[in-house]
Amino acid sequence: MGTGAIIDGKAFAEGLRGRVAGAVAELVRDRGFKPGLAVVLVGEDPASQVYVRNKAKQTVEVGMHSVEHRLDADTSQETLLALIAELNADDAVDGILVQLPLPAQIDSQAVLDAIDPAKDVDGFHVVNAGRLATGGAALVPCTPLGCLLLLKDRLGDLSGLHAVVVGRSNIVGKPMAQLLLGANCTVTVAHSRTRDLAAVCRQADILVAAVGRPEMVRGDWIKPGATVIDVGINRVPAPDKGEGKTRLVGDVAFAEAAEVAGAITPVPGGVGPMTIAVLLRNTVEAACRRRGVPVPGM
Ligand SMILES: Nc1nc2c(c(=O)[nH]1)N[C@@H](CN(C=O)c1ccc(C(=O)N[C@@H](CCC(=O)O)C(=O)O)cc1)CN2
Repeated sequence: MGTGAIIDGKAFAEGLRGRVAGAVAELVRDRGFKPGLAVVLVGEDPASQVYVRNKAKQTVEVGMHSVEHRLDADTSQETLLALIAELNADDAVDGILVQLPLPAQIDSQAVLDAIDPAKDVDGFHVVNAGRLATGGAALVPCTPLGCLLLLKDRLGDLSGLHAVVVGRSNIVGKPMAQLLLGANCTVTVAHSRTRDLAAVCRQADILVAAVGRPEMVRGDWIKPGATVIDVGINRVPAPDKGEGKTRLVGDVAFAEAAEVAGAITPVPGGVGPMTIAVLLRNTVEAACRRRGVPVPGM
């Protein structure tokens, strides 16, 4: 088997942001409103600071209204809930995103469930999770929806394909499985306690790795020709680059896997950039649905 095709998430995300910008311009021109996104960061986690900065920057670049709230690491749950209540009541805000992870003193699910489900552009509210599971009109978590868009772009119709999702988090694994089921795949959800995980993965036509363990999925876990989507973003030491240097790797051992797979997402430049592009798309969708306006094609 030769080297698999590289799925360029960065390029796809750029195209999606262009289509979102077009949709925003159309809404401003024809409907007289500008979608707005509020992003809330609690604490100083360096990676979260970069993601929040990029979210605000890209929100403005596609022509939307951007609101940023940065709170101290020792912020109480009560203070955060009061801010969420304000944003729920603010008509200029169509989407609310609280950057995860949150500091230990805060109950994350309580905060996510305080967001108005109509403004829950992360799709983490239990109402949106329930709608996704039952085929309703949900706002869908950005990373798994980004993976689905990449898969459909690559494979077209996914009907009847066996998809194995490694990971069962509420944020990626479970919604990913629901989306693949909705696309008529046969879905297996595997995880760190699955017996003979390698053999389960080898059955996959589509393999989605979302376990958060650097390079756990090896080349010989992959069925020849399979499409591999690597959701992991792990920073690991890179002594070859110099003392104290690091590099990003996924949950899949990329070089080995690319030898066997039909197509594979790289890290960086695969799934990661899709997360923010889909967030912008979800914000347009939320803005239109709140006003009873048809959602422009994106
Ligand atoms: N409320 C949320 N919190 C978090 C989410 C989320 O969807 N909602 N996801 C992640 C972080 N995240 C966005 O918030 C995110 C992760 C990665 C990327 C990305 O573009 N990654 C690049 C590499 C970036 C780097 O150099 O570090 C890539 O993979 O190419 C964007 C957004 C957790 N929190």
